[in-house]
Amino acid sequence: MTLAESDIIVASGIKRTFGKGSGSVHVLKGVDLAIPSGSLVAFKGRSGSGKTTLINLLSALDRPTEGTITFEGRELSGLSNKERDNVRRTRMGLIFQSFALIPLMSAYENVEFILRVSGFPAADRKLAATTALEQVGLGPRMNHRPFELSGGEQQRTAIARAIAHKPSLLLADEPTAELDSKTGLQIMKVFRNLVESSGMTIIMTTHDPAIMEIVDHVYELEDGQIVVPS
Ligand SMILES: Nc1ncnc2c1ncn2[C@@H]1O[C@H](COP(=O)(O)OP(=O)(O)OP(=O)(O)O)[C@@H](O)[C@H]1O
Repeated sequence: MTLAESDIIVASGIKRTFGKGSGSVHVLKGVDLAIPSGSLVAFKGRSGSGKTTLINLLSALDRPTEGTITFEGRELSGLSNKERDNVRRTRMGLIFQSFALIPLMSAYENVEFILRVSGFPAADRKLAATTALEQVGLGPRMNHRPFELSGGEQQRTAIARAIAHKPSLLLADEPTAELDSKTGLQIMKVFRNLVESSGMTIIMTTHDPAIMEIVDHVYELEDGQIVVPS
């Protein structure tokens, strides 16, 4: 895959095999993709097609069996574990299907806590947490605890937590799967606003056809490869 300056992340010839010998599973069999900076894209594919595996590779949580991933001009496989952690912590944000909020903390405290444990400068934490919560429309609800928030508000708290350090790339694995379709669309609006207002790039996985109409590109995974970029 050729590298264009406008691409934030480029995957070339990605293979990922789990296990060894006759019991091995070839999940990704040569994935090539280049994601333009400032776009909102989705991976789709049947259950088990490798969407989560690919997200884990792009977020440097996992390493490919073969192939390279270049993020902001740096090849991830050439980095030490510490450097990869640092790239992920400072330049990327991650969101998962389950919101995984700390129940005893308010929305604000959930966001501030993550900034604290990731070493974000103390003097800037309050502003960063508040700004992120306002960006996702939770300004008026930031002092509520998760049990006082709706599912959509909890997911928006998880988004605020993932963007408070201003990452350039947000990766979201099935961020709307636990939500009803109306709430799922609200989350997509939040994503769209983030892309438009801050130039962030968002990569997500989904099964929902309605959501695929909102994104800039859909990449379909089938038989370990990307079939139709549209
Ligand atoms: N660590 C692992 N060890 C062995 N097999 C694995 C491992 N991780 C994933 N797999 C296998 O890889 C395949 C793809 O899994 P993956 O979770 O990436 O699919 P998915 O497209 O995200 O599925 P879903 O839509 O159900 O979340 C599955 O068959 C899974 O069992």
